[in-house]
Amino acid sequence: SKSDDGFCSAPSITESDEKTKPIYWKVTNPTLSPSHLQDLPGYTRSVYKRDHALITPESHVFSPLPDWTNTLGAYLITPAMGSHFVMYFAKMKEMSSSDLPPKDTERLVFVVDGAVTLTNTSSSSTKLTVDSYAYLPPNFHHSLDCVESATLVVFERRYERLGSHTTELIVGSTDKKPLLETPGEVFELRKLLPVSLAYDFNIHIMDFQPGEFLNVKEVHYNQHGLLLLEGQGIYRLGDNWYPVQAGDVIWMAPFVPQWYAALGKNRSRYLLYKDVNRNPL
Ligand SMILES: NC(=O)N[C@@H](O)C(=O)O
Ligand SMILES: [Mn+2]
Repeated sequence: SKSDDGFCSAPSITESDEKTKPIYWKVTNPTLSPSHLQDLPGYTRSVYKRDHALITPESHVFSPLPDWTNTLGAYLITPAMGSHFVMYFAKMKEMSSSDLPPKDTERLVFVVDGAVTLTNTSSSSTKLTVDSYAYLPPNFHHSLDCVESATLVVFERRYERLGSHTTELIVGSTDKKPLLETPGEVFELRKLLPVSLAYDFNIHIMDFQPGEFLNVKEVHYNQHGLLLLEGQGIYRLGDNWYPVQAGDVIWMAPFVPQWYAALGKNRSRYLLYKDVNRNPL
């Protein structure tokens, strides 16, 4: 569309549109590249390097998730990249259901769109709607069932035992988690899992207002799988600076220099996998 100043620009979602959409709507309805780039042969914002990757929605490749029913999966991060976890989108269609992860493997599911019902052997079933999540310990029998449709982001990892500690079923929603202290930083932080030693990873939910950015240009032994849930900004990874927006996924290998600045009219919120509580040796 032509704006009155003559610049060619993609029709943007207006402020009011933004407000009427459900939370995280843009993850499953991303603003793809401006129309004049969308059909440009071979154009993508995706990048894969030794210590980081940016996977943008136009690059997703879905295929039936083996052993799940009526579900398409797009693997975003796997050990083939050097990670010790997998991160994938599970697009559940009507009357779909999950399968168990491999033996000794823990699972975290976060509902980005729609709703699923979590059933496990002992307790009654729990409905998970958008912004809700569940942590399933290794070898914990459960089923995720969907009547209409749902999009989940799923993390799975072979559980790394520590002494006699054990993890337990966790069900919650982001909006009910308290904000944690972030000394020296301005972003708002929630953690979806307990910080106790039994848990070998956590999921951070981080909120930045436009113009806010990470104070520390981090380099650390932990690895990350990131999903930008809302907003847009610039992610620095190593020597590269990437414009990013809701729907983008980032793999960060250990020690990759990392930094984020939020831009635009709306807050940025991202979901971040981070391994914790285990000796890197
Ligand atoms: N990249 C990034 O946000 N990292 C931090 O949140 C962290 O806790 O490692
Ligand atoms: Mn980090």
